[in-house]
Amino acid sequence: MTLLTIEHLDVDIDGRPILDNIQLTIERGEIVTIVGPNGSGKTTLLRAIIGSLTPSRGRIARSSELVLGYVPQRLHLDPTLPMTVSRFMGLPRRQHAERIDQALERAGAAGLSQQQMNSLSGGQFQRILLARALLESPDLLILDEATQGLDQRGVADFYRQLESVRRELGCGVLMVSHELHVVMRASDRVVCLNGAICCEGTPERVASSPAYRAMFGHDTQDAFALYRHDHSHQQAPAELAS
Ligand SMILES: Nc1ncnc2c1ncn2[C@@H]1O[C@H](COP(=O)(O)OP(=O)(O)OP(=O)(O)O)[C@@H](O)[C@H]1O
Repeated sequence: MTLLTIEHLDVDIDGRPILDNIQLTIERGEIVTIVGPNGSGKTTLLRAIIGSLTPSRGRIARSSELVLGYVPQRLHLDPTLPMTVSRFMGLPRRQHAERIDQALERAGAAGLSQQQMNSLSGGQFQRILLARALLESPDLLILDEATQGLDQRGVADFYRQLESVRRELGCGVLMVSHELHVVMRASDRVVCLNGAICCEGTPERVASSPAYRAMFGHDTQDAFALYRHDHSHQQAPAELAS
C-alpha cells in the first residue's frame, strides 16, 4: 500500500532552488533512507513531507488518514529543568501511562519512564524521541539524522530497534542518514539526493552507481564491501558494529 506519493516537487527558498523535480513514493513496511552531502536538501524534503514547509511546485499526496511520527535531528531541553521521561512523553498532549509504557517498550526504552530527562545518555535520549514519535502508532515514521552523536554500537542498536518497530507496527520508515555503512545494511531502498534525486534503488544498486560514487568517494567502497559482506556471510548486525 502506498503511503505517500511525491510528484514533480520543487522547493525554492528566497528565490533559490533547493529541491528540483522530486518524484518519490513510500510504501507501507519499507525502510527508505535519503543520503546526500550537507546542504543537498534532505531536511528540506522531510519538512515538505511533514507539512512544515510549502512546496513551490508539485504535490505530495498522502494516503487517507495517514498518521506521521517524526523524530527530529536534535532537541534542546534546558538541562536545569527537572522533567521525567514520562512527563516529557506527555507534552504537548497528556497521554495514558499504558500508552507511554508501550511506546517506550517499542523504542527499546522500557523502564526509563521515571528517569530524569537530563540524566539520559545520548542513545537513551534518542530512544525517548523515537518513543514519542511512536505514541500515535504512526503509519509512516520520519527520522532526520536521529543517530547523530551516537557511537558506532549506539547507531547499530538504534537501527536494529527501528527494524523491530517496522516489524511490529508494519509502518513505513523514511529517514535521513549520514551513516552510509549502516544505511547500506538497514534500508530496503536508498535515495541519493543532491538538490535533485541523482540515483535511487536497492542499497546494492545505489552503492554501485556512478552518481553515488562521485558524491561519496572512497566511503562508497567501504559501504559496499560491508553490505556485500553482510549478505554473503549472514553476519549478525552486532558483529558489524564492532
Ligand atoms: N529556512 C531557510 N532559509 C534559507 N535557506 C535555507 C532554509 N532552509 C534550508 N535552507 C538552505 O537550503 C539548502 C538545503 O538545506 P537542508 O537543511 O535541507 O540540507 P541537508 O541536506 O539537510 O543538509 P545537512 O546534511 O547539512 O543537514 C541549504 O543551502 C540551506 O542553507
